[in-house]
Amino acid sequence: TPRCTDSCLFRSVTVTILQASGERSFSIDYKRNCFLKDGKPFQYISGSIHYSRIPRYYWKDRLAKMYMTGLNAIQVYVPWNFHETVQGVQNFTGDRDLEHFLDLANQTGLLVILRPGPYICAEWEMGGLPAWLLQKPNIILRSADTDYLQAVSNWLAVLLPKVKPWLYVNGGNIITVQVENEYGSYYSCDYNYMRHLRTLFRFFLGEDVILFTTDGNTNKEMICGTLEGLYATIDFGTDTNITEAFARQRRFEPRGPLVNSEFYTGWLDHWGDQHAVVDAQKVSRVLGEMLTMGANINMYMFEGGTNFGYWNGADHDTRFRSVVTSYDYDAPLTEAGDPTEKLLAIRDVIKQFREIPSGPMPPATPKFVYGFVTLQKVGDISGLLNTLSPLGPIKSQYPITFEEVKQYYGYVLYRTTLPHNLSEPTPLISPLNGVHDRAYVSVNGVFQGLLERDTVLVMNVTGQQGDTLDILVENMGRVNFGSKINDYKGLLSNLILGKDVLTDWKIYPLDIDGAVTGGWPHGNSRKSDPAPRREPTRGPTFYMGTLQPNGLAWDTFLKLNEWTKGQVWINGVNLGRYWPARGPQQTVYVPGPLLSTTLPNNITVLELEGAPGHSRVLFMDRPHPLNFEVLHFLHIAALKIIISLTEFLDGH
Ligand SMILES: CCCCNC(=S)N1C[C@H](O)[C@@H](O)[C@@H](O)[C@H]1CO
Repeated sequence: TPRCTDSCLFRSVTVTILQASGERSFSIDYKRNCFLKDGKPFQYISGSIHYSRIPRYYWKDRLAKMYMTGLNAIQVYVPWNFHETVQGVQNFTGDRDLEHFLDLANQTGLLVILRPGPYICAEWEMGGLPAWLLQKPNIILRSADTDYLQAVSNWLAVLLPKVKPWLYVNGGNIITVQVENEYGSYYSCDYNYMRHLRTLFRFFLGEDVILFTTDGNTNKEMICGTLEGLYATIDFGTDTNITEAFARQRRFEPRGPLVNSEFYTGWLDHWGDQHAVVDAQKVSRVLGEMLTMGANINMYMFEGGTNFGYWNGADHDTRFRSVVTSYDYDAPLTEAGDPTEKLLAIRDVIKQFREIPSGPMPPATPKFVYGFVTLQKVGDISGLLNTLSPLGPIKSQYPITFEEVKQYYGYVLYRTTLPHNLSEPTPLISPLNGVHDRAYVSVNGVFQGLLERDTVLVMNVTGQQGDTLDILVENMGRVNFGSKINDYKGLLSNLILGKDVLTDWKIYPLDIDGAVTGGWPHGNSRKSDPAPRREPTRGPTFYMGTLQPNGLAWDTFLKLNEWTKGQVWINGVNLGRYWPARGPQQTVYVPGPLLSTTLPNNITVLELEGAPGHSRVLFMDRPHPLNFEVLHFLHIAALKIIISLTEFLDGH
């Protein structure tokens, strides 16, 4: 039984009695084409929520809002790489405490549809697979590749025994478990792989849980993704003929419940896209039609959350496209967990099919305009290598990858010297498109431009023979869907400068997160530039600042107006990437509980391309791009009112 407290001990006794009396069960009725919960017909109305995209202190808030919408279940991915970031070290604490999340869902009255992968897609870095799998150069991911299967077996041997006590039949709230994820959309179509997974899931979870698959709405996907003994479900969005889609599921499951495992309430954004939106009325109408057919529905996403740190994934169809930091997904609950009109429309539909919990919908969490903070320049990366790469460089005649230097996320600096005098601008080329994913090029610390995977394969460089050539390479997130998920990062092939192949590299893994969580650059010893010059900077540069406490720790949104692209940390927490120059996302969500109400809040920014001379950032109370100057005016006006009120009150 799950972690036992007194009430839990009582429950486990009760469960044992119920089990003995055969009352606690979750199964499929192939005659009445439905699920049975404790022997009674059951239709789940579920929503996807990813604990890995929400800070732990907000889990209960989001779950409560989903329950008050009338959902009776949630659908949850388990990202393997979130828990086993380092091979052989499994972490289930803090924001990774899966069992606490399951317990909160249970306490809230929500059943769980668990999707432990091992691959999950989800616009998550490498689809949830750990990057250390790429240590084997030709590993065939998501196949019967022996090294891949060994790693999968080791991982599931840790995860699934944790999950088993939480199965509904064992007193928990997990009603069904998905094997793999849309396997039919992958090229390998390896039935031995799926059979191996089926054996592992059955071995660790027993015979009493429903194992299922989910695949896209095409014959090819359903053929390669389904397997005997795993209940076949389908996924599709609002622009689908639902009769045809469920007829396709019926070809693979002639009897049993209709299930749409991912009914898309919105869609994902890549950097450079228009923000994706899906009409709320269309979502609620199609939801009603499917529920009327008696289908079981999971809405993907119900609460999207955030790709904190480096956890965003990417897609590679015609070209590499990195997913943005916000996983708002235009979902019924916003990235910050605020109920939307779409949620209310969905609740009105659900009301027609089941009783909605009485009581008010929990409100949006409070948001605060903390206003402007002026940052100070700390310095550019080339001058900070002792701090950021304390073990020094790896030397190599030709460039080697992130994976070969055993740094999987973030940034690596590649350094060499110019082989000749470049009196004329000279092309620096990546002939094999080997920059994965963006490279920021400086000579003697002076930024000269960038290269970008698939889109910018040449740029011009000038300098003198022997000058230092620094190339900072950024991992923008590994591909999470399709055949390119074995997505190595760094300089994957040689760079050509003019006619010369560049050689004799010093390669610096940059442990920025280790330095920042250790207090850098805010430590007492650290002084920012003595005379903070208000001039724009170009190239990879660190900034620091302090948001003074004001007794509040409310949500806020960080707007870096006129900044270009980079990474931001607050109080040592990596909030993710910003790229207002490309959009569509214009602000970075800052969960309130990250902030201190009494101590100065340390802000650290790595700007990769160009920072404005004012080096100011703004903490707003909403994510949408508002006119910066209007806000500046409002901010100053508000401060003046507060000052004059204070003076007035002091005077009396
Ligand atoms: C742009 C290609 C998107 C491929 N992913 C698809 S179809 N999806 C299905 C996948 O199972 C889910 O994890 C999500 O990744 C979802 C999109 O949000």
